[in-house]
Amino acid sequence: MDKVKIQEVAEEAGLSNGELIEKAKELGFDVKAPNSTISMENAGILVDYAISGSLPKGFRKSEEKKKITVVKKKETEKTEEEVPKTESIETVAEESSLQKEEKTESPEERVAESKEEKEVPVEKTVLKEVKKRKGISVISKKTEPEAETLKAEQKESERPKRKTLSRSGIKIVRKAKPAPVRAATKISMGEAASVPSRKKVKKGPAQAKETGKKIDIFNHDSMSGDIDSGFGEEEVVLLDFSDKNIYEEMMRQEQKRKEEAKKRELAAGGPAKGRQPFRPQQKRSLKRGGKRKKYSKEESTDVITSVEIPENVRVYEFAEKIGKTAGDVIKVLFALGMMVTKNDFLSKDEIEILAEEFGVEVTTMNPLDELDYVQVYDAKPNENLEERPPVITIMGHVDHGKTSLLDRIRSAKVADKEAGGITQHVGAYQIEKEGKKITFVDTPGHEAFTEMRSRGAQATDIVIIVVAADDGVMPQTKEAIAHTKAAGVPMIVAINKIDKPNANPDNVKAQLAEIDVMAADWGGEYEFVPVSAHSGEGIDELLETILLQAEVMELEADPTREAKAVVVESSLEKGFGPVANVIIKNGTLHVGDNVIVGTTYGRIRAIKLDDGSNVKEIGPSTPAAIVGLNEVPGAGETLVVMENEKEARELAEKRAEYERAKQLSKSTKASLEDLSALIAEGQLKSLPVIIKADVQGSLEAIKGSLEKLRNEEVKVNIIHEGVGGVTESDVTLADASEHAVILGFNVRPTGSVKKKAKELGVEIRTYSIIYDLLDDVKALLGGLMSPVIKEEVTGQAEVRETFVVGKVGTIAGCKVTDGVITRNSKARLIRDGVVVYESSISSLKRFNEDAKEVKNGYECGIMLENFNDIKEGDVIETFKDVEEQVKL
Ligand SMILES: Nc1nc2c(ncn2[C@@H]2O[C@H](COP(=O)(O)OP(=O)(O)OP(=O)(O)O)[C@@H](O)[C@H]2O)c(=O)[nH]1
Repeated sequence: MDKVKIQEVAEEAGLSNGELIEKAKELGFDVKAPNSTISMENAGILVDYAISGSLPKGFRKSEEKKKITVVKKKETEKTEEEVPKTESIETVAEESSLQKEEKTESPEERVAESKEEKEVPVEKTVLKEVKKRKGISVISKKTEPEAETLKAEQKESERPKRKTLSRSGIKIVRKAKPAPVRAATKISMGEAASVPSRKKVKKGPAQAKETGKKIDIFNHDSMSGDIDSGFGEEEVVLLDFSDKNIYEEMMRQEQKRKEEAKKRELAAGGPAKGRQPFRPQQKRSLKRGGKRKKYSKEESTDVITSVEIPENVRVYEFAEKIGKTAGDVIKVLFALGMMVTKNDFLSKDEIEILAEEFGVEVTTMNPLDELDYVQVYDAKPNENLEERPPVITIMGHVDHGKTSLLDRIRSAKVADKEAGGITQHVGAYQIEKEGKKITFVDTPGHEAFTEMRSRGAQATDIVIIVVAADDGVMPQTKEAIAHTKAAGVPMIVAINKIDKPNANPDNVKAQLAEIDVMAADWGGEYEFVPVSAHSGEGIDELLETILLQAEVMELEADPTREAKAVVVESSLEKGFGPVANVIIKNGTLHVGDNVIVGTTYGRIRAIKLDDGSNVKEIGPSTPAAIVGLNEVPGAGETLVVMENEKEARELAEKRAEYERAKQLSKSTKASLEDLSALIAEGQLKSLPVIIKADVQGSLEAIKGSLEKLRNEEVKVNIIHEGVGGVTESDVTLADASEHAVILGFNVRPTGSVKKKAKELGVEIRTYSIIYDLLDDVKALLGGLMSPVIKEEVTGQAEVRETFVVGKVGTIAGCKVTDGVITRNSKARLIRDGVVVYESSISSLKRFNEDAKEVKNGYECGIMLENFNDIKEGDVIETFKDVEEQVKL
């Protein structure tokens, strides 16, 4: 029998022992002290009563209770008349519970008994059904059809004693196979209780041992179990839903009951704070004999199967998210050859591996999202959209005429001014055609400027691919097309230099068709315009095509908004500080605006147009150089105007901090592969260089090209790089590292820097043409490589006759046929074209006189060191080893 101590109930219900004992006494329960026990059912009733003052319908306190041993049919019917049907069920049920209590039977005991006696105690099942109100719909679904059959069976059997509580929504039915020994046909609880064959529950050791077992004070679980077993046995209690919707009715009653309880509580001065009415539905459990209740069944054993993590997550953060320790994660990565510490950031690949390893579905999100000012800007609506000029990027292979074309378009001589005739950084210009503005961005064609071209394509509305009609499709043409397609930008092909006699526009078309760029007049989707930057032919058509394309694209922007711009180039200019070449994407930028650009910020001090003029503001698609940033921003970054300086600075600083942390983490991480590579690099000779360039784009280009200059023996080691002139600290740094060279591109060292470099013996090399810089570095690297020993033939002599001289040996009488034969030089004997012996010339004589050397056409006597087997017709060849410096 499951019993529970008063003190446990008090603890569970949040009441004092005394309070509860008093209430228990009021109900007539036999309790005296906190350790007195009561049945589980009574505990439920007691707590309800103690907290809300409510008693189950039909519950009679103390003396009344004892009378209810048998519920007669009459009484049942009477109750049904008085109260709604569901309540009558409750009454029956709860009365039965009291009755059972008297018999000190626990549900479990009864189950045991029922199994033993092959009898289902009807009253118990009814109780369970009532108590399990919430589960009714489920049960009914399962049992309804069978109930129908069983009902029919019941009719057939017409057992007079069986009562069908159809009005209460409960039917007691019996299967066709009756068990004569059973008193299971008793339909009321009273009858069931009075069944003589029913054994009293034996309080055996099995029950006693149950102390400490987790039990449900209201026995929900055991009830459902009983229903199942009962169903498989002789008798079942089924809810009859055919008469009416009992479930709804029950819910209504339950609701009503709650409301009443609430009213009572309010009348009694409101519910105790934090106290919840002790309801059977609350599914609480007490641990018998234990101090505290444990919701052990509800203990979460959930395994994390999917997580959302930031794109840049540290090892320990990832571990936390997936419910593992950092050690677990490190172990897995280590096993895969990746050495990380718990503070390291995980790469995308690593996250992927870990997700698979731990069987977790990982969704990544960018932590920079919250610092993403561009997203915030874009989220705000543009309310006054207006047409804006198209931004055009001209791209193509080196020397195909991009600058000349642009020059022709804007009728200025830009190409002439460029060092070496090569465009070295992005320039952006605006022109006007038939009252419409067009913004052009010129990108360099040299292979080193890949980054810049890709940026150009991204900042652009339309790309013009220039292909020289006399040269055709070249590597950078293909690369530019790839960038354009990747950026999803419309493309127009300008076939340039059609004025040239060897121009072959059709060849260009054919070559482009091969790489899926089909001309519109050939049935493709791309406009091809033949032009000549020299003669100006086709330029108008090109501009018209651009405007037409722009019109189709319906390019718009809101000039009334705060500005958003893209940085196409940036540099550090003397007297100005950091300068960014931008193109306004949306809104209007004013002098005085506070801006953020990636990790830099500032207040716009000046806006310079492409013609050098200063303006106060610029609108959409306008290119300009802006001054006022705190640092040189990265090319390709987006500029956005912020509310005030503080906001801009804080955001930029946060972003910078994040980047720094990321960078730092990366530098501490090395995979095993990296480590072995690093060890191998110890064998590698490197040329330490410091690169200083005028603009970011050139710096990137030089860096990229220098990194490629390596073989298995030598490489360039860029120890420092930066935009701006060579400084004294650059010189100091170069001095600190052995053999370091400073490479300046479009920058010149000033007096003091020059002096310091001279003092310290640091070499500063400056260039204005990227090819020259690369050639020089190649040569320097060549100097680091081990020289190759090459053999140089110095002379050949033909053996005409031989003389054998006693102890001296064989002397070969020769005629020098090529070069010079020198004494002591290395020599080999060649017979019939095959080298017979290799040694050196031990004696060289001319007319019996020792000679130092004998020139071509002269005769001489030669003796070979340690070799006498010389024959007429042999050839003696002399040679020397020459060290040759290898070039990269
Ligand atoms: N005959 C002829 N020559 C041209 C034409 N366009 C350009 N050129 C010549 O081709 C050479 C290269 O022209 P650029 O305009 O500097 O070429 P680019 O593509 O801008 O070259 P990078 O700036 O190095 O990327 C120059 O000598 C030009 O004079 C043209 O239409 N006809």
